[in-house]
Amino acid sequence: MSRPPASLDSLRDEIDALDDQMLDLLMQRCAVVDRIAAAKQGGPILRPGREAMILRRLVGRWKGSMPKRNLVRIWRELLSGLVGVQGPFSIAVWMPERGAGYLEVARNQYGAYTPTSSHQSPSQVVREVTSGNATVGILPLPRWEDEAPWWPLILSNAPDAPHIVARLPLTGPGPMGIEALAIACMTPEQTEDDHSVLAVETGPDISRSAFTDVLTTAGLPPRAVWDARPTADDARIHVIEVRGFVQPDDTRLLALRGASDGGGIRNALLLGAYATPLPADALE
Ligand SMILES: O=C(O)C(=O)C[C@]1(C(=O)O)C=C[C@@H](O)C=C1
Repeated sequence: MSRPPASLDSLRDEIDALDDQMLDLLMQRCAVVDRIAAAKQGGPILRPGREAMILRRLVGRWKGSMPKRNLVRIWRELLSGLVGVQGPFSIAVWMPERGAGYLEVARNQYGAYTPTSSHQSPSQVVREVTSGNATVGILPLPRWEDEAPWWPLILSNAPDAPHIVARLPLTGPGPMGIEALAIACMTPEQTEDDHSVLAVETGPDISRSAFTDVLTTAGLPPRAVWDARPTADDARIHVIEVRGFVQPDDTRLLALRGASDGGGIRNALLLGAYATPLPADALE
């Protein structure tokens, strides 16, 4: 075999020096996270909103020849590793059958080495999170055709109840088209571009247009209605997605609860919020 030209050797020396510098910077970054962990004083180790903002900023800044998706993968592994050093961190993933794709989505977001358990039913995933066995649960987006929807299990006003905190993949639907929601026992965090998910209880017979009108008047026009189910006491709960960030005690939610529209709306709860995944053109 012929020896590589000298210029290649010198380029590789350059790479080695850069790798050393990058490693030194990574070690500095880890040390800052150690200080953040100490400053948190028991606050949540996982900050999904902060992570999304970091990634949006870096993707916007990136000019290298490596695709932006690879950059996101590198940082996802870094951020997940740095959640793990702050405290117990594990993931419960919905896996209806092998190869369903949710495990890959979970690992791409939360790292290859984060302890992960898989569960056949979505309700098991919710239970793992509610009981504290898992920090994050990975679940399918609610669909009208679901036989046993998981979202009724997270209907709660308690700040430390499970909430939707992320929509995955952050880089938009992957090759299998899989999208998932992440839940965790924490209040969702606002970023500069979010969507929120609400559970709105109505009487049994509200029309689609009356429902949309009342939500729009309250300042929460629905972007999508993901699901709606009758409840035991002659009501109906609708799961809607809205643009923007809704606080648990948001005045628009309070307005909705107090809406006098002829008995339409009975209650409205925040199921969670997520940073809007990066649009395809942001990743080009
Ligand atoms: O900012 C924090 O709260 C951190 O813990 C630091 C950090 C990071 O490495 O930048 C790590 C984990 C969090 O999910 C978000 C960000």
